Amino acid sequence: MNGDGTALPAAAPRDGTPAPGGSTAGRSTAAEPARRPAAPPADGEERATEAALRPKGLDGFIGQERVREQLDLVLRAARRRGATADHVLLSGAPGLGKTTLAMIIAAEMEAPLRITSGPAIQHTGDLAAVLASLTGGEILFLDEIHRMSRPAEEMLYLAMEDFRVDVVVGTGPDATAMSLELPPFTLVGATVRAGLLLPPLRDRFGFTGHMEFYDPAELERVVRRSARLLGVEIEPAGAAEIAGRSRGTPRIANRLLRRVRDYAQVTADGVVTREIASAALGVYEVDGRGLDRLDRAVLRALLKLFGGGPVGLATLAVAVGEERETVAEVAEPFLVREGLLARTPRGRTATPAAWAHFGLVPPPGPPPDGLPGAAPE
Ligand SMILES: Nc1ncnc2c1ncn2[C@@H]1O[C@H](COP(=O)(O)OP(=O)(O)OP(=O)(O)O)[C@@H](O)[C@H]1O
Repeated sequence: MNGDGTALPAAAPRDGTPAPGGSTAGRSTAAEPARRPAAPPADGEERATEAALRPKGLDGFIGQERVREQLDLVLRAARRRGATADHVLLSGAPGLGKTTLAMIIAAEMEAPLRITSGPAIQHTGDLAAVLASLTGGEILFLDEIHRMSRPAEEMLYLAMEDFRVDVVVGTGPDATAMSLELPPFTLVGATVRAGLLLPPLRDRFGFTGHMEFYDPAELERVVRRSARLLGVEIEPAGAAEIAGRSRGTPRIANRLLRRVRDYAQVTADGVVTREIASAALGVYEVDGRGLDRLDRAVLRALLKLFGGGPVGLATLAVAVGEERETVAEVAEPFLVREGLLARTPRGRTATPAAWAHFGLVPPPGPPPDGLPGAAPE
């Protein structure tokens, strides 16, 4: 029972991955919380391969030098003191390795790992159930922590700081407030941007690691490592070709590698050369810069239908037949990062690089508002 009278569901490890440390026996096969939709088959394959490809220790974790070095110090110091590590906040775009790092933290601390996510914690009871069942030293990974409900977030403050939760048992006149002592634990929170967290929560993390996009050389190492683990023969130029189209993201690099492997096995002798990688990614509509079909549709509409903009998000989304959120959250972040699209006060605008990417010439006249060289508003 809990403060808001809801049932107390248990946290479940994600994707059925056995928790490192080996001491979560009995938990690691529990089902995902019911609120999450079932993963489609392609996702299932991706999840299974992801689990197999995750580096198991900090040594095997490629790139993110600064976060790795700082985290290494935090963990080694905690181990030396024989204490649990400080709470850790990891921020960065999807697929950069936050879950992997949480698993590594558990492995390095030889502690069990519990995985849950903000969207699964909508009632204080959801969180109380998770916290009350933690064992001493356990690592609690809370993915998408910014999506927890506000009351749950407030409950978390107390748990992080004083290792205590206040719960209400019963309802109506029989309700009794109880304070539950918690064993010391380490919270590892993950979010796309630390700025999405309110300061009281952000300040309770002893260490914040910001994950950057990977450079092509690091992604090439990721691809070569994954190819080795998957038993795929790959030439260095083939790995470089995949890395260059992976949008700075290991998850995408691994996904493209699997598609290129399929192509190499079906159309050739299975060896991934530069030519095979390039031809395969052409089939899957991933261009030399990593733009996919949606990215290109957005840019093409912007250039060809709206003369490069500015145009509002809603109009642009209708033009490509997608939801506004899909355009804004899936396509635009990469296009902005690549310097192909600008979000200006008057709407979305194509940059000169976008015109050049399609071999088109921008219309004469000054650049639109918001781009370098534009007249001040
Ligand atoms: N530094 C790395 N070295 C090697 N592989 C990596 C690295 N970072 C991530 N990966 C691989 O990329 C995939 C995605 O990583 P992970 O699930 O940890 O990302 P994430 O940041 O938690 O994403 P999300 O926020 O979407 O859950 C995994 O298969 C993992 O093995």
